[in-house]
Amino acid sequence: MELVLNEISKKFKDKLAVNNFSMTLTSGVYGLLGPNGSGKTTLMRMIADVMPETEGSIKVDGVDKRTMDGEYRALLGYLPQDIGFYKNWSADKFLLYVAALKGIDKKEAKRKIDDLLEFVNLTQDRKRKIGKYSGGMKQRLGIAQALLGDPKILILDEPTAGLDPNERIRFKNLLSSISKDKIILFSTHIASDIEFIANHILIMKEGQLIDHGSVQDVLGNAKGKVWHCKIDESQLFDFENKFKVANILREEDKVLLRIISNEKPMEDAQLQEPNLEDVFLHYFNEKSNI
Ligand SMILES: Nc1ncnc2c1ncn2[C@@H]1O[C@H](COP(=O)(O)OP(=O)(O)OP(=O)(O)O)[C@@H](O)[C@H]1O
Repeated sequence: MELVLNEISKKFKDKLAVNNFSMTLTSGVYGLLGPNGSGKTTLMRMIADVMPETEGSIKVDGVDKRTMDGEYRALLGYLPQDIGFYKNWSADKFLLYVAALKGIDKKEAKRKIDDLLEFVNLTQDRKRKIGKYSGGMKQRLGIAQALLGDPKILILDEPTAGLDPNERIRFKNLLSSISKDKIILFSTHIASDIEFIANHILIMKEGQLIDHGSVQDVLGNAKGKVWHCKIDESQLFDFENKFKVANILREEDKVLLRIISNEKPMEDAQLQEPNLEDVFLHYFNEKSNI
């Protein structure tokens, strides 16, 4: 399947939240990386068909979603950033409700819900009130509801928010195991999540797609720009003012800086292999929120 985003834009009064975004997605896990306010949620809401685009088109295998009606929705699973749960409902009741909204037959839904709860590791807690769930459990329930109906396009807005390291690993494995014949697009402002989970990276800044490719491709763009510099403590202030400093490590009487710079910052600076944190800093002049 091919999902084509063709020059899509979204304007809120005079704010251009998404600006002429084009991309072709085929099966795999796509990580959408950008700082707060870069337009990730707006883009995902248009793909999830909960918000119309101001300009451009979204096509599945050449067919415009506007002409597909319910057929497009049937292809979709969507986890919004601020999914609302009824606190007094159990996971079971919630998933049955979502299944009914998606028009899934009740018997089929029950079978599917059993599988999904097992898949997201919530079988033991299926009868508990959602209000008593941890953040990670709610997130996994959110993913389960998005997967109901076996969608071919899965849109997950900040699915790793509030997950602890173990839950992150489980989430990564979960996505890898279902990504074979699906297009999965998830957003985050945490660079390490992307490096860990996605096979394709889309970098968004001020509504625009500014870079995309495999992790290696994107890392390649910061190659030759990441340096280690050993300086005296007294030079730290100057260096912090002059350069983008990704990391500061104090070593006995010296300070080791990781610097992102097109030019060699000092005579004996050592070139380093870039990581995605460096790329984030290179593009956004700020660190990603780990
Ligand atoms: N309904 C709206 N009305 C007006 N402006 C909006 C609306 N929704 C989003 N915006 C603006 O559009 C820009 C992009 O917002 P968006 O929520 O898409 O970014 P984001 O990258 O998802 O950020 P975050 O990570 O904080 O969710 C922001 O400047 C935001 O204030």
